[in-house]
Amino acid sequence: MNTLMKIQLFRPVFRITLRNYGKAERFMWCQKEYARAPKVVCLDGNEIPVIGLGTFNSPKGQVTEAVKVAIDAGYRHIDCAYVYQNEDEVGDGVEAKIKEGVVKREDLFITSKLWNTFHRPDLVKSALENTLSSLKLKYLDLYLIHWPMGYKEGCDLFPTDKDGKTLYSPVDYVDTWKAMEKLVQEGLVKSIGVSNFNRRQIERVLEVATIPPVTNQIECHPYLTQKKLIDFCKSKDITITAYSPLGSPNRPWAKAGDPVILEEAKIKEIAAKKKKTPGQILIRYQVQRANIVIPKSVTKDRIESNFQVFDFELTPEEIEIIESFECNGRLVPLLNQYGHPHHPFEKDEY
Ligand SMILES: NC(=O)C1=CN([C@@H]2O[C@H](COP(=O)(O)OP(=O)(O)OC[C@H]3O[C@@H](n4cnc5c(N)ncnc54)[C@H](OP(=O)(O)O)[C@@H]3O)[C@@H](O)[C@H]2O)C=CC1
Ligand SMILES: O=C1CO[C@H](CO)[C@@H](O)[C@@H]1O
Repeated sequence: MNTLMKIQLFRPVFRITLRNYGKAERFMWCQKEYARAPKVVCLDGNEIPVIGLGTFNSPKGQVTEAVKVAIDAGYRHIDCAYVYQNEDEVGDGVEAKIKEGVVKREDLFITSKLWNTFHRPDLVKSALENTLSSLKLKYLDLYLIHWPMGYKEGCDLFPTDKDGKTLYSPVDYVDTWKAMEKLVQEGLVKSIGVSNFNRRQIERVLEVATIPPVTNQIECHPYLTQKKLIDFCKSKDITITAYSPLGSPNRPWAKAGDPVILEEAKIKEIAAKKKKTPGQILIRYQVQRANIVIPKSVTKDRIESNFQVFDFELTPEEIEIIESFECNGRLVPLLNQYGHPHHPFEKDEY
């Protein structure tokens, strides 16, 4: 029997069961009057709000306020990771809004990610417990394996040898996956998923999984539209969470002269025609593909405007222009980890 993908909207409470994303897209386009903050309902029944706030590179001194602004603006989904080293401060923002009575814990969808140095099955639970303690939460809504590649266990987040080469762990991510499943069984996380996994790696996880991943969080923007991987994930009822949807313009490893999707003239033209910002165009593009999308900002007006993408739609012609930027342009390639047996991008096409 085909499993079904469902979309639910915040208000009015309204549920629809859909057989495919194509219908989901059409549904989301036409429900203008209350298309404010849709949620994707996953295979395991949990609902993921379509837009989440990214927190990578969000400075400790700014991210608490960013989280508070986001919750006030209507965000109910925050994307975190141990490796971002700011989960304490993200947790402060969440805690403040719960204390103020603006939201209840159960209204929020909080994701975090298991870092590569904790892949060994006996380390998975304590890694999660550290994250929970920083975020000041009793459970996560979603916990992801951040990368399929394990790094040498220890205190260093990026362990290297004397020549600067990353030190690997021999752990196989399918064994990590079995440890992730236990976290669901223990009630510490509601859903589990993967990030940066390629098709073959997902197939291997599905072979052993009692609980299949609900999402694959992957880099996705017009330079890297990820059509093949997305089609594959959809065929397995795995949702897509699009990271770096704005092209991560301030990523620490960006080089002078790298193309900037937010600055592309054709994107700016579409934005001007729609009376929207280029950021809103890029976020709406993901929403119309029925992808979950997690733009990062610590700037109040951007946090707010990035969420205002449910009152317009992109035409098929505009989508075609946006997709004409496809150039397999990966911005988070982890080139210095080539040679790792589980590197997702080195050998496999997708
Ligand atoms: N699973 C994984 O391996 C990865 C996951 N992620 C997740 O995805 C999130 C988003 O990706 P990220 O790489 O941060 O990049 P994004 O594509 O979200 O871009 C964020 C950057 O764009 C700026 N910005 C935000 N909104 C606008 C706007 N409307 N107009 C112009 N500039 C804007 C931000 O600046 P400012 O903050 O100053 O406003 C920031 O510098 C991450 O924060 C993280 O949570 C990201 C990378 C890898
Ligand atoms: O989420 C991410 C952001 O940056 C990290 C590096 O510091 C990446 O490894 C990771 O994918």
